[in-house]
Amino acid sequence: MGHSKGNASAVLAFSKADSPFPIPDSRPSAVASYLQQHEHKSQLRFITCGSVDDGKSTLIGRLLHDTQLLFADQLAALDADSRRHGTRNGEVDFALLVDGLAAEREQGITIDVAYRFFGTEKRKFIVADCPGHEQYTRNMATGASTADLAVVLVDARKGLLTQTRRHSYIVSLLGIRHVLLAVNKMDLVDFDQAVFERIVGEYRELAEKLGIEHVQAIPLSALNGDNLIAASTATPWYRGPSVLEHLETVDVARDASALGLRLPVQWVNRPHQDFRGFAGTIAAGSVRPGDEIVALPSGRRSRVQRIVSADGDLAQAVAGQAITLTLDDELDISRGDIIAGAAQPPEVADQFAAHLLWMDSKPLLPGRFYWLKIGARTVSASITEIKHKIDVNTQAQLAAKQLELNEVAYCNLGLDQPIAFEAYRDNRELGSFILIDRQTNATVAAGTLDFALRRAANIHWQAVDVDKAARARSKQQRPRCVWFTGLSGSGKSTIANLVDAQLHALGHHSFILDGDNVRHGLNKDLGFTDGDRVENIRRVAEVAKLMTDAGLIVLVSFISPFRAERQLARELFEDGEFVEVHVDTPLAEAERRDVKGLYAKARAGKIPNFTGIDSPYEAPQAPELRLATLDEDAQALAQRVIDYLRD
Ligand SMILES: Nc1ncnc2c1ncn2[C@@H]1O[C@H](COP(=O)(O)OS(=O)(=O)O)[C@@H](OP(=O)(O)O)[C@H]1O
Ligand SMILES: Nc1ncnc2c1ncn2[C@@H]1O[C@H](COP(=O)(O)OP(=O)(O)O)[C@@H](O)[C@H]1O
Repeated sequence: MGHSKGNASAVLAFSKADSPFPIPDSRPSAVASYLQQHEHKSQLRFITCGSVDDGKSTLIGRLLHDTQLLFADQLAALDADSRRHGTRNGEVDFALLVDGLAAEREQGITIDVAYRFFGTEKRKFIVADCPGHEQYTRNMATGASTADLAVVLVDARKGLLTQTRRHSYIVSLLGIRHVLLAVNKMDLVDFDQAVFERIVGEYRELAEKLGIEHVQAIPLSALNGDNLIAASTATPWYRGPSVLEHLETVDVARDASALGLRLPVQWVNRPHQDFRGFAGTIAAGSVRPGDEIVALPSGRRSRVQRIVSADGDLAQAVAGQAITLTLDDELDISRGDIIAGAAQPPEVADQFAAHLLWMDSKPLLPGRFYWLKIGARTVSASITEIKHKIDVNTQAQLAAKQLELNEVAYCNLGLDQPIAFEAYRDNRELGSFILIDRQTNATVAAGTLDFALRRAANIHWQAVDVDKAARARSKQQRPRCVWFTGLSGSGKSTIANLVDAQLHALGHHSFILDGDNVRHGLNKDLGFTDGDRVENIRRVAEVAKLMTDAGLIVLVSFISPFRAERQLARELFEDGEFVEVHVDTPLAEAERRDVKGLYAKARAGKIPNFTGIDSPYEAPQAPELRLATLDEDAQALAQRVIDYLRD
C-alpha cells in the first residue's frame, strides 16, 4: 500500500487507479489502522486561510497528493463513525480526528469544516480546511480552535488583502502562535525577490501588532510545486525550508508542563463500593502516585493513590493521556471539576474579561443568560458589559450595545458560580468556552478568557441570623413570587391589584411590583429596546427575590415578553416558589381596550418597539396558571390565583 516520494511516504492508499487524487475512505477500519500506525509520531494540527483564488485548494491538494496522502474525508462521515464506534476502550481515539468544537455539533449547528489527514515519516498532520462563504468566520474559528499553526496564503500579485488581515486577527484571537506565510503564485511575478520581501515586511508588521510570535514566510508556486515539498531552483535567493519541511519540523510545543497537572474530570467512575476514580484526559502537566493535588473549585486537597489506565496502573501519566485517578481521601468531586497539582493550581473566579465571537443570527443581548460550556463544565453566564467591539479588518475598537453575527468583542462575563480557569494564552482547554442559547440549544458564541475581574473567594455571602424561614413563620405564610406576564392592556395590573387586596384582607403580607411604577425609579434609565427589557426584568427579578427572602408574597406585573428572562427569574427561586401567570388576552382585544391609548400611538408609528406591534411577545409554554381574560372577569380570575396559592 505504501508509496514513497522524496522524504514523504504514504500512509494509506485507497485510491482508485484512474483517479488523480485518492478517493476518500471513511471505513472505521481504515481510520483505526491509520491511527494505530501513527500513534507514536508527533502530530501537527493546522488550518489554511485564504480563498480558492489564492491557491488554497491547489496547495492542500498538492500537499496531499505529493505526500501520497490518501486519507481525506468530510467531517460528517467521521463524526458518524466515531459515534458508532466508541473510543472508550482505548483502541481508537476518534476524538483525534473530530474533536474541534465537538459540543457545537452536538448542539446541532452545521459547521462546514473538512478535516484532512496525512503523514510523513516524521509527523502526522491534520489540516482543517474551512470553506469560504458567509459563514467563513465561524468555520474558521472552529478549525482554528484546535490548530497549532495557520498557513496564511497570499497571492504574490495582490499582496496583503483585507481578508488576510481578518484571518490573521482570528488566528491570533484563537491563540495560534505560528503562521506559515505562503506567498503563492511567485511564478506569476517571475520569482521576484523584491516582491516577496515587500509582502513579508508588511506581514511582519501586522503579526507584531497582533502578537503572533512566529512567522515563517515561504515563496511558493503551489501549482508548479516550487518550495512545496523540496527547495526550488527558481528561488536561489531563498534559503529557508519548503512548506512540508517547515510543517515537519516546526516546534509548536507549548510549555504546558510548567503549569503543573490539569485534569478536567469527565466522569466519576464508581463500579463498586471500594473504587472511586476520576476519569479524564490530562490537559497539561504530568502526574505520579503520591503527588499532592487540589480539587477545584472546592479547593479540597488530597494525594494521588493510583493512576489507572487501559494498560494497567501507571507510574506516571502526561498531557494527552486518558486516565483514571484514585485519591487517598474521599473528596466530593464531580464531572466538570478540575484536579490540579497542588503547587500551582489554576485560579477560581466567576467574573472575567473575555473575547467573544458572536455566531448567531439573532444579536447578543448583554444581561441575557446563556449556558456557558468550558471543558466538561456547564454553568449559567451573561455578558455584563460589552467593552468594545473589534473591527476584524482594521482591529479598530468600536463602541457597541449589542453584537451581530460574526462580530468580535471584548466583554465582561459573569457566571452564576465560580469555575477553575486559566487564561487562554496559557491553556487553551481551560481558557476557551462556548455559549449556548437556553431556548434553542444552538451554539451562539465562542470565546476565550483573558483574566479574572475579581476572585470569587473575595466576595462572601453575608450570613444572617434571621433567615427566610424564620420570617415566613412569623408572617404565617409561604413566601412566593407570583409573576404576571402578558401584553400591555392584557389585565396584569387589574388582576394583581385584586389579588393583593384579597391577600391583604386575609391577613397576608404582600407587595406589588408594577412595570409602570418601577420604571419611574429603579429602572428609569431603561427604555424598550430588547436589551433594555432584558435588564429591566433582570433587576425586577432580583428585587422580587429579595422580597421573598423578606418573607413576602410578591406580585410582579411586567409585560416580560421574553421566555429567556422569565426562565432566569424562575431560577432565582426555590422549587414551587415562583408562580408564572399568563394573563392571556389576544392582541386584538388588548388593542380594542387600549386603556392608555398607547396602541393607537404605536399603530401611528409614534411609539417604536411596541410589544405586539413591532416588538415580540413570547407566550409562556407551561405557566403555572393561564388566565383567559375573554372567558372570565377580573374578579373570577383573581380568585383563581388565590385558590392556586392556597393549594
Ligand atoms: N414600546 C413599548 N412597549 C411596551 N410597553 C410600553 C412601551 N412604551 C411604553 N410602554 C408602557 O410601559 C409598560 C411596560 O413596561 P414593562 O416594564 O412591563 O415592559 S417590559 O416587561 O420591560 O417589556 C406598559 O405598561 P402596561 O400597559 O401596564 O403593560 C406601557 O404602558
Ligand atoms: N377579564 C379581565 N381581566 C382583567 N382586565 C380586564 C378584563 N376584562 C377587561 N379588562 C380591562 O382591561 C384593562 C386591563 O388594563 P391593565 O390591567 O392596566 O393591563 P396591563 O397591566 O396588563 O397593561 C382594564 O381596563 C380592565 O378593566
